[in-house]
Amino acid sequence: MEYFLWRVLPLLTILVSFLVLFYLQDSYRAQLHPLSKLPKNKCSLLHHHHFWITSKRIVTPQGIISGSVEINDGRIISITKGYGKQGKSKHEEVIDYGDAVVMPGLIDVHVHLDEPGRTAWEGFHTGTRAAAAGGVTTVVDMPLNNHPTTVSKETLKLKLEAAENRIYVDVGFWGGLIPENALNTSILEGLLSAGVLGLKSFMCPSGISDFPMTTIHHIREGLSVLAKYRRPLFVHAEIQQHSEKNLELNDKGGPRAYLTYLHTRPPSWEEAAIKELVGLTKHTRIGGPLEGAHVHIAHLSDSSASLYMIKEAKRRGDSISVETCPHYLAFSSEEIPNGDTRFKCSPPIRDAHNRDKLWEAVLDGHIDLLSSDHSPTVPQLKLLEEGDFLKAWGGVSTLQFDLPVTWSYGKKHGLTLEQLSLMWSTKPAKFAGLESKGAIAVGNHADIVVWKPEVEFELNKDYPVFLKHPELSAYMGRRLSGKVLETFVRGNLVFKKGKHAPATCGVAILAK
Ligand SMILES: NC(=O)NC(NC(N)=O)C(=O)[O-]
Ligand SMILES: [Zn+2]
Ligand SMILES: [Zn+2]
Repeated sequence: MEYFLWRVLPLLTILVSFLVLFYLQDSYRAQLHPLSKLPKNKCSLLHHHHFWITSKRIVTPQGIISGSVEINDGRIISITKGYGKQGKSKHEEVIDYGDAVVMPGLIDVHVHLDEPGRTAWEGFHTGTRAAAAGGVTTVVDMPLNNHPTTVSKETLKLKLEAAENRIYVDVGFWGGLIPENALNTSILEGLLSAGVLGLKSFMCPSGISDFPMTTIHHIREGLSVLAKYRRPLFVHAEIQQHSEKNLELNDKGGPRAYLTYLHTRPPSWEEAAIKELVGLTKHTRIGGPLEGAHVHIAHLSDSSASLYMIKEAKRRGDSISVETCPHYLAFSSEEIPNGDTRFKCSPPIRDAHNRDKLWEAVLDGHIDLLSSDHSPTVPQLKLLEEGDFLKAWGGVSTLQFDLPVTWSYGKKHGLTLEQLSLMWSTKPAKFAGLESKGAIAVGNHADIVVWKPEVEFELNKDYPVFLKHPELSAYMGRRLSGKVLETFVRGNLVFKKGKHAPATCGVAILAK
């Protein structure tokens, strides 16, 4: 008995306290990341929590350096200059990437994952698998094309349930601003309090019946609520214009001619919307009635009058930003084949002159950021066989190719790696309010893409595409440069050499 009291009991007590501590620590973690209830380590192809990455080309906010990045428990804890010169103890791993580029993972703030309700179109699983394979470490999901649309805290809950344990990268959510909730601010406040990063609205029909368009009056109501939360409004800025000229042109080449479609959505649609929006954003200036609100123009296609109005508004101090998408930078209307509806989107892809002016605006910083507007559907609705541009679903499928497409077309225009990472990571993180993301910097999440800009490949049917409908992507058949080797999400190696980790460890990002 004495032996038990003095020898065994103390040991037992120590053992039990260890077990209790271990359990507590685990449940604390589970609270932090509600979507990460998963078998430990399986979401990373690497067994280390503490490791170094070394490379001759690391893109940091201070420029491209040759050096090492130290990662511990998902965060970047140090950055040292000098390739291969990290302070490592013998139990820790150093991954040597040589001259491959180490860059912050891409943040794609405009993605339609279409779940719940339209998983035949895409879904969280395939969409985020494709993102991981493309070096995209965070996506922000749109509130429409999923069913029901994300326009209340209850419908946001459905999104979160659908995403649980099924996302390979981190996912944030936009809420929808529609007439119904714009006129009932308690619904909007509920949605914002539940954690959407901001709101999205359409100034023309969205093509989805439970996502009706908003007028400038609804938008003003929305902005006054958003101002309190200091979160942005994302706007599909086109207002339908009726003109005789457009109707006439429609008939010329028939519905299989791309120009027929192009003429139905002239730049005047974008101009009209942006004109109304800048009439409101003047109130977002310091001291104005909408101070704290911010307007972000989705997928700008028109590089003339629309862009000019945005530049002027910024110059005057309005809180406004603008994005464009890879398809407006890669393609031009002249080259779109008859009947090839993979290129149909709204606003439409315009001529080569317009595209070159968009590139200028990207390079001189007048366009703030890039996003894919990945908006897939099912082949039946894309009408590839009929090739009817007027009836086909509008939307280009891009997500997995954000990086190689921007790089392949951008390098011809003089795009640098620093600009690429500014437009695809740093600026999107700031816009969406993702504080620990968007740059390789001490304290940030270790969200990293490792890639080789010089490696070329052909996007043919042998290429591993993880999107649900690879054949719908307008990039299939193209030769691209920029091969993604590996992708880290918060220090987890989620993709390597064409393979994904066996489990998912993406988390839902909710605004507080
Ligand atoms: N309902 C949609 O997804 N529409 C999208 N369609 C495009 N861009 O053609 C969009 O973002 O406007
Ligand atoms: Zn849109
Ligand atoms: Zn969209």
